[in-house]
Amino acid sequence: MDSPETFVGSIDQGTTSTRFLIFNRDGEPVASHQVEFSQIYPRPGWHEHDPLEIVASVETCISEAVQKFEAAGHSRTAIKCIGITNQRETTIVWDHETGEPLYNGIVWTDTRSQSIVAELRHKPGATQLPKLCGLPLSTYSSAPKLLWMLTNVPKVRDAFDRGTLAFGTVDAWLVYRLNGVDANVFVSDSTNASRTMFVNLETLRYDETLLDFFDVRGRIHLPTIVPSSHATAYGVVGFGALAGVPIMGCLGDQSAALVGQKAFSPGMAKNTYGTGCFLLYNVGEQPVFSTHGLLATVAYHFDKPVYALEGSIAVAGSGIKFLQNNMGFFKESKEVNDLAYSVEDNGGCVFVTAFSGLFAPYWIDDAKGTIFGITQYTQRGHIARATLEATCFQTKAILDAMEKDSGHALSELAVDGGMSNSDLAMQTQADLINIPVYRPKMRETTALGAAIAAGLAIGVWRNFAELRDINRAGGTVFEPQVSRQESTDKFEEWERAVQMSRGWVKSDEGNDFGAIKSYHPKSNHGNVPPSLTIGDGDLSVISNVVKGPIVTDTTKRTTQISVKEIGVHPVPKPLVTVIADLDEMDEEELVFELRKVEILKRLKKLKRLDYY
Ligand SMILES: Nc1ncnc2c1ncn2[C@@H]1O[C@H](COP(=O)(O)OP(=O)(O)O)[C@@H](O)[C@H]1O
Ligand SMILES: O=P(O)(O)OC[C@H](O)CO
Repeated sequence: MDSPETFVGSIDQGTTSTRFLIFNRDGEPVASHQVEFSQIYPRPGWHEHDPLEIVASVETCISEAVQKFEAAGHSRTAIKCIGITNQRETTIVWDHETGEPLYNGIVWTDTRSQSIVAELRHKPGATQLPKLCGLPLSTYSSAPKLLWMLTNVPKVRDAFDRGTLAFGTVDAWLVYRLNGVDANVFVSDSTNASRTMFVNLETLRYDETLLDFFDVRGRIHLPTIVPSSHATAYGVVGFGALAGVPIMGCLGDQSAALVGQKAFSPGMAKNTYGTGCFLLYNVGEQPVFSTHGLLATVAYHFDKPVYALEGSIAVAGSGIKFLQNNMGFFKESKEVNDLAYSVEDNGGCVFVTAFSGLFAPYWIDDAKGTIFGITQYTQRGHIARATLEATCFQTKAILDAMEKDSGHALSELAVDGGMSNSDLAMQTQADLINIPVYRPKMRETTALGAAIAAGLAIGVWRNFAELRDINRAGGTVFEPQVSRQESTDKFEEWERAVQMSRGWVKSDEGNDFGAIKSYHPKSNHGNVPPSLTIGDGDLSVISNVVKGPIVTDTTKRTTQISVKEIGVHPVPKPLVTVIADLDEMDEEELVFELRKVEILKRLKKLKRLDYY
């Protein structure tokens, strides 16, 4: 397809904003639109998105970008296909019959499933999971988020029991809705599906062992897994400004950035500083399972799957947003650069930005954000610097791990994403890793990657060679400017801070059963079931004892437990025999049973109990 009037659209559905870009065959964006959407934080550690608002944001971006495109003299009929790229792991559930979402999407950063994860770690087979799906058990992946919903959201539970529960990551949700619910196009690409913990990394199929581990086999509707570039599998946009245009590409955003950077050969890597920061290293056609805290993942799946080692950092640009929105340090993210340049160094501050615990290569889930080294000398500029540095330090730790896993040292790091706009951050990065950092001129590489995936399916580009010159000119190289010794010293200070940040979250946080607020064995008002109200707590412990739906009232920040209705909890497996008739129990007995479970858990943790 050689017509100069050939364009490819790209939906980039990120954690904080949605964009739609229209690329020409030279890989240049000719029109675009971007909108931010609501970030919902109902409680500390919780992070949600409204699934319908996400779809609406995509529709707005498409409509606005197409208007700009036509205002520039092009015709919308020249847009031949669309690619989708998206935030990964974020978990959406909907009713398979009506297409209506049953809960807000639980975002990849959300840590509410911490106690579920802690218990699953003790389950037989837990240690085998990374070898099957490439991922460690953590709050980051989709599976624990789904289990939390099954345990805590009655609507989700009901749909599960009725067999109408559909589960998907953001790609599956968008494809399903953009086609129109009636079309029922229910697919997910390999790069996204491999982040759920349900997929075998080598076969790229749902794995019975994994589905059994999470007790969901045969009980939920899962999207069909398809390659990242496909002429028909993703259907056709059903309505709006681009009704009738086929969707032909789909990649998780980090895979899309790797494709957009054209890191197609083993040994090539990219680091994307968006809301979080993700370093992907192409390892070729066989997955490499890390022994140093990295993830094994699908890089992209065109004619055949290609794999990557991944270092995931939970906080990058979101740290800048935190300074902006929560601390009021500045009005726009780009101002962080000047604020950080207003001081010479970090003034002795090290900020371990463990808002969601620490991801790779540390995987510490009992840390919270901690700033070390504050004195009367500390200014906002020092904190700004320390925030930028935190992501750079973690990137250094990931590169060290990657070198150990692959036996290969990178000679240059290609970067992109919002925070890569900060010159100070990129210079700091080069100084810390002692290799040049290359930042392309056009930084919308994630969107470009999805456009490439779509364009390859229809022949806009016929092969990788045709992509060679795209976005090559005009980039910036940041050369290391400090000695190795200086960067080693700084990194050691960071590592010390990481170790000191451990253990802040108590393992039994929120599990104080002395904090029971009220217990109503019998209702004075007709047929309201007996209930127990406790403070913010470890619901998975409660669910070991209480059969039946658990209703969480987030507004009151308490948890209402109906103790009458009898249901079956799929997860977690009971640690003790489930109490047969809770109706007969008084408060004292119930508290006793809850404590018993808690004591068993602690003993298990102390390794004084190998069975239950
Ligand atoms: N000039 C800048 N300097 C530092 N950080 C920035 C700058 N511009 C944007 N950011 C940060 O980058 C993030 C957005 O990057 P983006 O790649 O769009 O992420 P996402 O795809 O996760 O939404 C925001 O968190 C923002 O704070
Ligand atoms: O929103 P980003 O760009 O930080 O990316 C989110 C990741 O896909 C989460 O795994």
